[in-house]
Amino acid sequence: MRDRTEGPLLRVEGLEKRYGARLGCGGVSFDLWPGEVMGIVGESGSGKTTLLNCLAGQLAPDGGRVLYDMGEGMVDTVTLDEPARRRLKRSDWAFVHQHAHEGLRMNVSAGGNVGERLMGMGARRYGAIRAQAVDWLGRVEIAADRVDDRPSAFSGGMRQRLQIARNLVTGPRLVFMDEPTGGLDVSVQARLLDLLRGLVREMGLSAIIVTHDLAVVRLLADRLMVMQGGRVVEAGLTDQVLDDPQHGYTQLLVSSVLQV
Ligand SMILES: Nc1ncnc2c1ncn2[C@@H]1O[C@H](COP(=O)(O)OP(=O)(O)OP(=O)(O)O)[C@@H](O)[C@H]1O
Repeated sequence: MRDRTEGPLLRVEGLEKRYGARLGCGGVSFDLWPGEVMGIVGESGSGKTTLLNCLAGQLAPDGGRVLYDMGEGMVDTVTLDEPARRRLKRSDWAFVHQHAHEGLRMNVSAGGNVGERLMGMGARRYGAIRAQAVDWLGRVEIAADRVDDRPSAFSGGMRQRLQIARNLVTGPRLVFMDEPTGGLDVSVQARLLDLLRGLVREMGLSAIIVTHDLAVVRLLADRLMVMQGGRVVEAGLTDQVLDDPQHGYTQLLVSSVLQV
């Protein structure tokens, strides 16, 4: 859980992204504390993905700052030079895509997919890399005898678990997730959520999770931001926001789920 004796891991100030005249996201400010999971919810087009991509350094914002604690104070990742940002993405940060194929190399074996992240961090000993890859496959419930199979031979749920292993093997501190359970069968989703929850807790990960599924945030997120039209309309502790929504839009979001 969060440790209030340290400072925030991430501090976002007045983040804004426009697509021409259209607002992608705007006026977004929040702190993320070590070990904390933040959920971002909202309907399609509300700006969740835009915000996540700006936070994760995938998209250049038009305004605002994304300060990250690199260990020696906060650094603005928006103005960070490209090599330093690349190092950050390879080591401290991870990004889990909704579509596993965007986060995996489909023509490389499962073991290779996991090992590649380790090699990116400087690991060179083949035996140790393979052993760690097999260990991580086990942690995401993929049998060791699948280590040489390519992800194209995996089911959707397995691919997503492999993507998670590839991302977490290097022990990142902050994980960005874009609809991590989107497009999977309900039973597969439940298992994946369970696994994610276990890993997040065990590793003390900080995470920012974008989803339109309130069940996902209910299970994973300590705190929640609700977006509408590119702006955060409500934010707070997950249970508080979902059990007692204050903003009309959040009330609608919560009640529309209850009707299903
Ligand atoms: N590349 C782009 N060019 C122009 N407008 C864009 C682009 N990407 C997003 N937008 C617009 O920015 C707004 C926010 O979109 P965004 O994709 O961030 O929302 P979202 O909440 O992630 O939606 P979804 O859940 O469907 O992915 C929308 O009005 C969208 O049309």
